[in-house]
Amino acid sequence: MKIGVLALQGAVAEHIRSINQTGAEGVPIKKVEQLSDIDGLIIPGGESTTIGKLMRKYNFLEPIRSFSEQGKPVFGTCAGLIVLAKQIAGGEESHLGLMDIQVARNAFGRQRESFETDLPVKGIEETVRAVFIRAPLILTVGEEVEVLSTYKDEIVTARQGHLLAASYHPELTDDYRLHQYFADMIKEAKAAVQL
Ligand SMILES: NC(=O)CC[C@H](N)C(=O)O
Repeated sequence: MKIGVLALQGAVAEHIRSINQTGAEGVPIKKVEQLSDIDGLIIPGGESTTIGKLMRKYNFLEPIRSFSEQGKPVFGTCAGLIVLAKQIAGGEESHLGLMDIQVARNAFGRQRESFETDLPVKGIEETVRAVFIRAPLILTVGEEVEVLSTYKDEIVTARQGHLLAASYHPELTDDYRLHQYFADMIKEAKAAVQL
């Protein structure tokens, strides 16, 4: 199984390392053509405006939308979650607009710009080590979205079918169980296509 990491800007190498821990192969995605070689895609953390600009410049928006339309899983972490969202609070233009969530950027305030915590995530045994860096929050979710975890009553992990989003950086720790969860989503998606 090959899992791509969109390699325009942000924490790419760390995601590749975590993917490789699951037994899948992590592939940095720099060109649109590479999308046809992978089974799932991670959009990493970084700066969502920069990632969005580069996605437009290199014409990634439509190809990733059609990748997702084929039922192939997409996972956005931190800035990647913002890139996936249908709505960004404050009226900023959305990017991929795939996932039915409304997000707020840099939502944890100055004093809490970055912090780590042990987070319970539905579907994963024991807590997941989560690193938050100028993290976004999910303000509202659509009917088809399942909330997988909250931190202080705010939504920080969510899933909509084959789409997964996390406010934090799961790739900056040795804990690769969220990557394993995503790899399992890909296995399910592949099995469904073969039926
Ligand atoms: N660590 C991150 O990915 C930060 C996200 C960034 N603050 C943004 O709004 O895009």
